[in-house]
Amino acid sequence: MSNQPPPGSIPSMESSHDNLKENTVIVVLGASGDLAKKKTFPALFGLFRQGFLPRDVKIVGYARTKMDHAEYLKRVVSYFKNPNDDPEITQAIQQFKDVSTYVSGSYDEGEAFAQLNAHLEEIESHYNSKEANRIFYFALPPSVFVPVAKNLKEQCYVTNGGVNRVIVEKPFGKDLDSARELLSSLKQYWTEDETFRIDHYLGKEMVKNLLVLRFANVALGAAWDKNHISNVQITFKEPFGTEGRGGYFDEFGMIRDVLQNHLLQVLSILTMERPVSFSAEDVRDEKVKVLRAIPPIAREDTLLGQYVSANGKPGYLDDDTVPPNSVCPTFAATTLFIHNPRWEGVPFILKAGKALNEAKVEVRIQFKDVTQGIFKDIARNELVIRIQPSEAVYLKLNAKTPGLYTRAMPTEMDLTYKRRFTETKIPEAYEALILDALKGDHSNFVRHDELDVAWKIFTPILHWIDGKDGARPRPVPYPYGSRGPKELDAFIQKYGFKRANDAYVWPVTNLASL
Ligand SMILES: NC(=O)C1=CN([C@@H]2O[C@H](COP(=O)(O)OP(=O)(O)OC[C@H]3O[C@@H](n4cnc5c(N)ncnc54)[C@H](OP(=O)(O)O)[C@@H]3O)[C@@H](O)[C@H]2O)C=CC1
Ligand SMILES: O=C1O[C@H](COP(=O)(O)O)[C@@H](O)[C@H](O)[C@H]1O
Repeated sequence: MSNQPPPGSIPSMESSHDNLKENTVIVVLGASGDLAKKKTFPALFGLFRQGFLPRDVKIVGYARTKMDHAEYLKRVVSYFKNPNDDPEITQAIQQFKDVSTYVSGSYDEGEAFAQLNAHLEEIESHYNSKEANRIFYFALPPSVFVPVAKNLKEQCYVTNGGVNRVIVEKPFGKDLDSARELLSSLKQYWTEDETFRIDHYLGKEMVKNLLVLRFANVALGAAWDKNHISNVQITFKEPFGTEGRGGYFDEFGMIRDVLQNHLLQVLSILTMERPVSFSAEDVRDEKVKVLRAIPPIAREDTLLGQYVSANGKPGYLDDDTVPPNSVCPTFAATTLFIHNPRWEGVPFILKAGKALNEAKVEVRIQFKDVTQGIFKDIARNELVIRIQPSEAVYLKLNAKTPGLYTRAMPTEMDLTYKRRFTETKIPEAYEALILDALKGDHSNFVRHDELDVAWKIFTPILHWIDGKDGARPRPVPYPYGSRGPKELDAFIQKYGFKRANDAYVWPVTNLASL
């Protein structure tokens, strides 16, 4: 068998730094919470079942709630999927339970963390080697990030040649100043190299695909600039409202929840220059560089909305956990511009909303019109990268209508993942990211300076929305289950988006009916 890497492999992305293969404990802090139950444990189980976790891994939960072992295990497995009672999955669940333990303790007392450390040392006393590696996953509210980071460093940090890493989840602050403060507090205890800041969109298959689509295809690369592209939309749509989570959401709003992090990350990968290599620092250097070329968003480039009751569904203000008369936006569209030679003048519209008509996250790159003269009213090319659901990349292009006509009609070249890659399971974002953290690969984690520039872009409009500069802007109402505020289409058209006429039919065109 050849030792050569397979064709198409991306060397620096696949190389391992401190790839943890054994003697590793994963500690989930906040193990009684929602994130742990819904995302962290299922992702750990997915990796465990597929053999991607280190040999003899142990998984330790830590939280304030007092629970006995059976209660804890019930909670851990509550979101594992085994709809057909597959015996192989049932066995794997049992094995996962066998490597799981729980320690209860507070987040602010050193003594509680000393007990956690004693538990970890007991586990590690069974290792053959002295080396012990510890991964600490923060499935925690930001209010306890700093005390937990401090206590872990002081009580649970291994100094025996093993590796210590912390995986931290957003929110990383609420604006530039608070983010800087949080980051510098955490930095007192954990170095940048030890810190893995999750933006789970970076673990999504189609977001990871952007680098390959852009830099492994000369044809796409050649059209990737202001000379060919008219406008870009990055869209996040959820078909449900806050539904009881409004208390948390109201503090943040749609921009902090999705635009400032997930959609901006997608934008930075979509627009950065080609990195020197795919190493984490080369990629992140380019992301930061392009973000630095984006000025703060202007108020007039912003459209804010809030959903109201419709079709029997409650409005945002009907959620009991939301303060009455809240003006928190549940929909936001903002247009950004990049001042560099590649992108000058191209509008990038980031839009996201809750309680909309569908579930969809996509990038829609709309190309410029064909030079006038030979076609009348012809549709623009669009490259659509659908991140979820049903991952797909399709290029909408004009083709000659088959038959004895000389007429162009809109059609598409379609790469739908379900059809093209039939036996492949697309990994969950959290699986991909936890695996990267075990490998020590920072490429898909957010570096401190990325956060800083991201907050610089959004902080002025966030302060305006928060009422720091005077009266708070009122979001326009939109009905639950609609496409968003009625003002949206005019907003997008203002930046050059042209919706194709109704001639586009998908998935099959019956010419006889045209
Ligand atoms: N591989 C696949 O699965 C493929 C699927 N298709 C399907 O074909 C259909 C058409 O595709 P496509 O043209 O890309 O997507 P759509 O027609 O759904 O959307 C195109 C754009 O028009 C906007 N839009 C949608 N409805 C309206 C409206 N009533 N008035 C004004 N603007 C509107 C959308 O905005 P917004 O999103 O904000 O509503 C979006 O920016 C879709 O259902 C798509 O899923 C096509 C090709 C391949
Ligand atoms: O970070 C968040 O993301 C989710 C959407 O994640 P997805 O993987 O389901 O697309 C969103 O619902 C939540 O409000 C936000 O905080």
